[in-house]
Amino acid sequence: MTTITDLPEWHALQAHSNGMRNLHLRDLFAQDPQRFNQFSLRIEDLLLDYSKHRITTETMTLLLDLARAADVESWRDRMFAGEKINSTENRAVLHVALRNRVERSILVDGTDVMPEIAAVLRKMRLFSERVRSGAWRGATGEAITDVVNIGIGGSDLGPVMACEALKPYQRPDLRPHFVSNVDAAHLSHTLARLDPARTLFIVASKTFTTQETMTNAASARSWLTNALGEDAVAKHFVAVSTNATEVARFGIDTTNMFEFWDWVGGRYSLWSAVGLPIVLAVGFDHFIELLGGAHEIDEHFRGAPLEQNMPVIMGLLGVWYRNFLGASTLALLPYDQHLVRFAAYFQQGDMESNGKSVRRDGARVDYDTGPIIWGEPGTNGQHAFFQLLHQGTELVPADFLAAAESQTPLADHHEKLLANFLAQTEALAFGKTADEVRAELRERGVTGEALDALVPHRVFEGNRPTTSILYHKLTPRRLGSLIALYEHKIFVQGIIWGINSYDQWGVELGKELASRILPELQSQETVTGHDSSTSGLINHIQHLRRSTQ
Ligand SMILES: O=P(O)(O)OC[C@H]1O[C@](O)(CO)[C@@H](O)[C@@H]1O
Repeated sequence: MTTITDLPEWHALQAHSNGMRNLHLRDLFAQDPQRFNQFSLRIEDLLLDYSKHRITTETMTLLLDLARAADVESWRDRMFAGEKINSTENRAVLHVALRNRVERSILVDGTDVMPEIAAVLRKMRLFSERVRSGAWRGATGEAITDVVNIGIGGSDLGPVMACEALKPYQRPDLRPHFVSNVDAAHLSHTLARLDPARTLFIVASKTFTTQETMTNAASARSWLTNALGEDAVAKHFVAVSTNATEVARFGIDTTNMFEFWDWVGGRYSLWSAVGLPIVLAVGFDHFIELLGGAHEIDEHFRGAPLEQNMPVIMGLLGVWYRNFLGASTLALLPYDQHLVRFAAYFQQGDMESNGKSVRRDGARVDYDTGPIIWGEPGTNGQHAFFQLLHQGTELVPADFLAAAESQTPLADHHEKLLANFLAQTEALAFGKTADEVRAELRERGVTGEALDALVPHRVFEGNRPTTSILYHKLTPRRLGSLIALYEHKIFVQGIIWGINSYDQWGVELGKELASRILPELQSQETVTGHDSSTSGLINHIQHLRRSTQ
């Protein structure tokens, strides 16, 4: 079976990368005053500047050749057409259908999914209008002031991230909360501040079997019924799931269930009923704008030629660093406090999608796949880990995201934020040479041995690659576009690496072992059935618990 590394396009990139390793961004910019224009793309106010990357026109040509050789375009079309490209689960991959804002049918097994999507959206609208207007009353007749979403992974991170991002669109009298960790601290601290009579729970779980979510949901249910009685559940619990049977078994009336479908991957589900907390927090119209922004990128991804296709370019740059220049991580650095959970969201989005070492055909890959995704908002990161980005030994490509205008303007905060974003990308690219350091130190009166000793420590090699993603304001629409950009970037990379980006078997083993270990922790018996470390840890936990009784 041919693998991507057998292709002449791959070999051409390998040969090319040898010549590129020593080329410095300083030289690339000096040679070409048009570099910014050449290596940037725009969609309305959204700008992708990829000129500060270690690339030439030849690099991009070779990367685009690789994308063509990997059939990125035909795979993309297969995804949009509802083909079951998630082969190990025999499922279509249709988060794009959830935000399909034009009259276009999308078929799964010969049935158009658009009417079902419209029906659930209608249900979300009606429900959210009732809650937001105060027409929906709790068991004691009070209006809802607090919404607690109980979910984990894809049933948590998207709504968490989007609610943070869209805080300026929220009302102070209807507050979203999120409980995900099975650690009781998460639920207890959240509920401690809430009044059961004015609290609505959304239990969000695609499968409705996830241990953490079902445990938190059961404890939340007890908290509510202890205060208001069993009958209160109908007015205070709704579910978001694909599994009506389990929802009913839990005791939630399925008329209070918002459905989604197996062709929506958990980490791609914020566009579905999983987005209900977003709708409640910012209103249905803003949610529709979020979908609209994503749809705009979907249309761009489907239609733009590869060389002008933002997610394609982003995906290819990732492949360039991962497979040809040896980078193992990608930092997501929003200079936008509203995107405080953006990196966490795409840790799941990217790492659960492309953290695979087996190709679609079952063969092991002989090349690197998904990078480690991490990051924090600027400027906080500057005072924490940027030292390593500037002077460490690791090559860390980084994406900087920033809004030209703040949603929360205050004095000159935003100019300072932007000045830091621009300064960091400039410093990372161009650095500071030994000559420049010498001149600077001399000017400050440092000379002789003291100067020589300091110079190497104060040199910035530069040549550290960054992408800048700039937009006017972080509106619901722009947030939708940003998320969709990264989703399609992940798709492009998955296709090039020949892996299935839409399953997640790697999370199963831990779940299985946890269910075996749970009864062992609950019993008093000495445990011997594991390796000596795991058995030793279990027994030591038991010992510690006994000794503090
Ligand atoms: O929505 P569910 O079924 O509770 O699953 C939650 C999360 O768990 C995972 O299956 C991983 O364990 C994710 O893919 C998913 O987003």
